[in-house]
Amino acid sequence: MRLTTRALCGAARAAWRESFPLDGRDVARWFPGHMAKGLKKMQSSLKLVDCIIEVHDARIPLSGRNPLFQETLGLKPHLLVLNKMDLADLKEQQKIIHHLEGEGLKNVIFTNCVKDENIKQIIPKVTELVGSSYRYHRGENLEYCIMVIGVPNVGKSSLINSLRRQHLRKGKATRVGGEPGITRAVMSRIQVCERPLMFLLDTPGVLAPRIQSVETGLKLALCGTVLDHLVGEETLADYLLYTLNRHQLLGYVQHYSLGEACDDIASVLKHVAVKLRKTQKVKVLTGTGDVNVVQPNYPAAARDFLWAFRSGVLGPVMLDRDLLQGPPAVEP
Ligand SMILES: Nc1nc2c(ncn2[C@@H]2O[C@H](COP(=O)(O)OP(=O)(O)OP(=O)(O)O)[C@@H](O)[C@H]2O)c(=O)[nH]1
Repeated sequence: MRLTTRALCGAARAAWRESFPLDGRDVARWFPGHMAKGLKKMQSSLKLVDCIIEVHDARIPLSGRNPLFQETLGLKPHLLVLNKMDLADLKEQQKIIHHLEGEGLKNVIFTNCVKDENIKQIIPKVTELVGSSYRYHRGENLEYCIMVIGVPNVGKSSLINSLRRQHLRKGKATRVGGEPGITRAVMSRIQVCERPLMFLLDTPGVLAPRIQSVETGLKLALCGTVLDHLVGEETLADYLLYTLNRHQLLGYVQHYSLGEACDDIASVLKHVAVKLRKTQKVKVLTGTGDVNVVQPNYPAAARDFLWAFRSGVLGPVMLDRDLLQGPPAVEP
């Protein structure tokens, strides 16, 4: 029997949390300062670059971008690619575009690099942007050199591979991975198109040195831009549960056969662990000595919950939904 959303919300709704408490100092720990080095390297390669493609996660179109990109690389033509559109709830796409325009971001393309969706729009857009700008170092040289930037794990390398598949019928040129930090250094040029002759520079993901708020930090972590253990799998799973309930995205109830929605992460993870047979033996000290007790493996259950969310099994999500309700930001 399929349960309706109304039935699933049921009694649990009254108990749903209004906020997610976390100390701002915790967030500062998740984002290491070494990333400034990557940004410096990018700046030094900038002379060779005609245009910048900034890749960001379509589930957080209005938050989590690195403001240093704008400050340090901002003089070049800029295209914002909002990737992982297959995982994002884009019912309010026009509103998103309107908000981004308010911030001065007029060139935006939504993509899915796994299925190569909308990838063919990118090169014509780049040539249009470069054509209307002054290529002072290129003269009559007809090749294009584009730098791909973004916070970690948003799909920069996947975009390059996808462009190569679409325009050159060639496979992977750059490593892709499910964890942040796969691309380590500003790399050599990778050809992505023959006509026009276009090369892309892949770069390591660079987070902002100071994240705007705890909530932005948690959204970035949920999207996989920070290694999970830095936040703590169970904390992150709890924020996921809090978000899904607030957005009434209750696919997890059916996915884990929970019966009804619940806002208590310990109960949810216990259920997940038992369902998936993820248990562990723990030694407990009793009056008669140590006894082995079988307990739910909470970290393993949390990892499964996060995996289900990130792979799209729990349905598409718009993590910036609250920000879309306010007025668009005004261009600085
Ligand atoms: N669902 C989905 N997954 C994607 C998409 N694009 C990339 N991915 C996945 O996201 C993960 C990260 O992709 P990468 O291309 O390595 O990301 P990156 O930005 O180069 O990562 P860093 O090198 O760590 O900065 C991989 O598991 C990809 O398969 C997409 O459009 N949709």
